[in-house]
Amino acid sequence: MDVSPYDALLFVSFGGPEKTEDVVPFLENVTRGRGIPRERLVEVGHHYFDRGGKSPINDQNRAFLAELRKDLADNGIDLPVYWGNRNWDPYLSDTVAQMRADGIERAAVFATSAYSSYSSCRQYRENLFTACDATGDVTDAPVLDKLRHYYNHPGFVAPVVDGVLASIEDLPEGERDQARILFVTHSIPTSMNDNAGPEGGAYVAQHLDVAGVVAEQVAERRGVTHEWDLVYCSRSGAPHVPWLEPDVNDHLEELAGNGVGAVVMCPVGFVSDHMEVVYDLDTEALATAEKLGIDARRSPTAGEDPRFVAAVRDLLLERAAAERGEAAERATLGSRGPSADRCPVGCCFNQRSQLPTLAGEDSPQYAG
Ligand SMILES: CC1=C(CCC(=O)O)c2cc3nc(cc4[nH]c(cc5[nH]c(cc1n2)c(C)c5CCC(=O)O)c(CCC(=O)O)c4C)C(CCC(=O)O)=C3C
Ligand SMILES: [Fe+2]
Repeated sequence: MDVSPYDALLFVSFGGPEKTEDVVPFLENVTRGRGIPRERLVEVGHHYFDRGGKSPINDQNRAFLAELRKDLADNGIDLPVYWGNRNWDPYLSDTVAQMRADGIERAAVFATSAYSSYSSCRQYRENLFTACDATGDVTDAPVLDKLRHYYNHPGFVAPVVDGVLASIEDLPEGERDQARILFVTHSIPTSMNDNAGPEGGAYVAQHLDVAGVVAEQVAERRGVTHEWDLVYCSRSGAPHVPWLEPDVNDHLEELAGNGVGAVVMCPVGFVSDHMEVVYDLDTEALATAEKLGIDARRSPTAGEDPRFVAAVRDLLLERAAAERGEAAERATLGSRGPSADRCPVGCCFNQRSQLPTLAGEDSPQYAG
């Protein structure tokens, strides 16, 4: 398998605390300069403290990495896989320092975030720049090519569909066919969605597109059409700043008022069952549903499903071929087609943070 021009794969994630003492410094890393109200931080701190200070995300990434290394080896790809986080150990800058020491020249970058927006894409690209800058000259750091968005890759969609089907089957028989599917993702400020992607609005548009695909496949497989909505969780920020709505809990109330008795919550905005999923959905939203008398299930994320792991290999091979100037097959579902390999200038722009980025058209690593 030809993976040239790459001599490494860099796996980038959010990071999370592993023990009680980590929680406050982790939250400081995440929220530095972002104007998050103190009450919100205390509240989110509790989600972690209540679970011994440990987020599930790092163990999920370790498990994914083990499967990914196995998948690559099984398919004859001999490529070192590095792991760096934006907000916790192993920190991205330490990982890039190691890559420099190992003589890595060019790496494909896979981020555990599938959609466009400042928080879910551009901020990752800022952090790539900072990590290269903090460890020497950006232009002699490994060239970092972020793999395209994969929310619409068949290997991401397939396990999500299976998960929704399994959750529907788990409902009492008399309720299954009426079950409403709530696709859930992280809320972001509406202004952040307005600037998401090259033309704006991409965060919501991508979610709506993939939700439609999942709903359609579920309907095909069951022979029953389920109504669905896109809803949001984990709202943060100051109360006067508008964020995407409806919140999943508010929406459950509205559905209960309309006589909806069964719901499947599909966390399509997330790639693993991390804290947003186990707290905001499994703890909070399921309790809301129970209080309202709605029978609810939360369907699994793609996690370490072998089809999702294989999607990373597919994206790597696709991009390697494209960078070699060969025709590359780009698997997608839905109506939006593949996102650009290199983010256009100004993609996911954020007024409040104008740090330099890598992996876009204007990356200093692509100059000349
Ligand atoms: C779009 C999006 C994703 C999905 C894409 C992706 O995965 O990247 C995501 C993922 C995650 N968010 C996470 C944790 C946190 N996010 C916060 C704050 C914020 N998230 C935002 C957006 C997103 N976040 C935004 C606009 C803020 C406001 C502050 C700011 O403008 O940056 C805060 C601070 C407290 C609070 O404000 O709630 C925490 C602790 C964890 C780790 C979970 C774990 O530990 O298992 C993960 C995977
Ligand atoms: Fe977040």
